[in-house]
Amino acid sequence: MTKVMICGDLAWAGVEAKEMFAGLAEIIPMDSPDKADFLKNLEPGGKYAGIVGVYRHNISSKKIGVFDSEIVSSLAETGVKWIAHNGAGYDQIDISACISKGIRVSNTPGAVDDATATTALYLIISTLRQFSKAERHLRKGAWNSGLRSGQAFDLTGKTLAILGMGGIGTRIAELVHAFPMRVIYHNRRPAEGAPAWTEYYPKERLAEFLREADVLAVSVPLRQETEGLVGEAMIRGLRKGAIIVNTARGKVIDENALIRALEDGHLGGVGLDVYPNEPEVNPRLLGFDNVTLLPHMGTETRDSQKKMELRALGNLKDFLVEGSGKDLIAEMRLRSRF
Ligand SMILES: O=C(O)C(=O)CO
Repeated sequence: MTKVMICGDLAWAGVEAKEMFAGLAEIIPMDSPDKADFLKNLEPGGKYAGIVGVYRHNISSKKIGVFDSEIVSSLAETGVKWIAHNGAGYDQIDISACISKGIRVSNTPGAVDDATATTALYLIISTLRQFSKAERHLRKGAWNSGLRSGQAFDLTGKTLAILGMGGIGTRIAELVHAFPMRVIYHNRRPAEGAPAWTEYYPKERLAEFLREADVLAVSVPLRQETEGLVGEAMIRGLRKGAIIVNTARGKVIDENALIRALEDGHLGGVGLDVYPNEPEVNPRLLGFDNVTLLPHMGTETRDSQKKMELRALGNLKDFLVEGSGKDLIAEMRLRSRF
């Protein structure tokens, strides 16, 4: 029988997974304690030999590491043709290696939008209103001493600049419309799904886009060309006192430039859910009062995790039944050989 692997958590859709693949494929759980054991078991005679598809969750990297070129080569060797990644961001998979080995990759767009956008909204509210700082005061018994209303701001009427208007950016725009905030966005191209009340700023108007922002929400995927995209120039292009929130990936921001701008007061605050070397958090960030920090909670809700699991499993099943999952990643949609 055809074999597929569950590599990482399947916390909420285990029952559905059994039903979805009943009579279609045998599900092999990845239970290797480390990368060496994983690679060994992909070899002929090993317990993973002959799998054709993989459901992957980032949590598997704690045991076997990211899907680097070595792992991708071994997967290809045993016959894997599809990796159904659970998550919007697939920076833990070597996509060039997958392309050269003929393995297609899908992600879970849409399923992550609401929870991640809600996280961005929380970071915007907490940072503008100083709620995280206020809670830290209360917890140390200082009530509201040292908290001055002159350092807190309403969202209503402020300009939110969204860098990257994909599904998550669009959902952020919808959520902040309730206040309402003015929403502007920058993408390579105007986004098809952008709400009517948002304004598109092309590359030629990037300086204006930054200057007008009270809040910059970072929502671009991590790729070679977006690593360090929010660097010194972009940060200094924001007006003094602006805030940045990031729910995308830590490496999209130049962390040293960000910290310098907090130190010299150019930035009024920062809200972060993601960091360059998770789970490490730069200790210098912990020293700022005007910074709200979360430990990558973007999609950590039962509802969204289940949606994501089902979406990833759906891609794997569609690959088996129809030859292709629906959420093939952008890099592969554009390539004719896929
Ligand atoms: O979907 C993703 O890429 C995530 O980071 C999940 O939190």
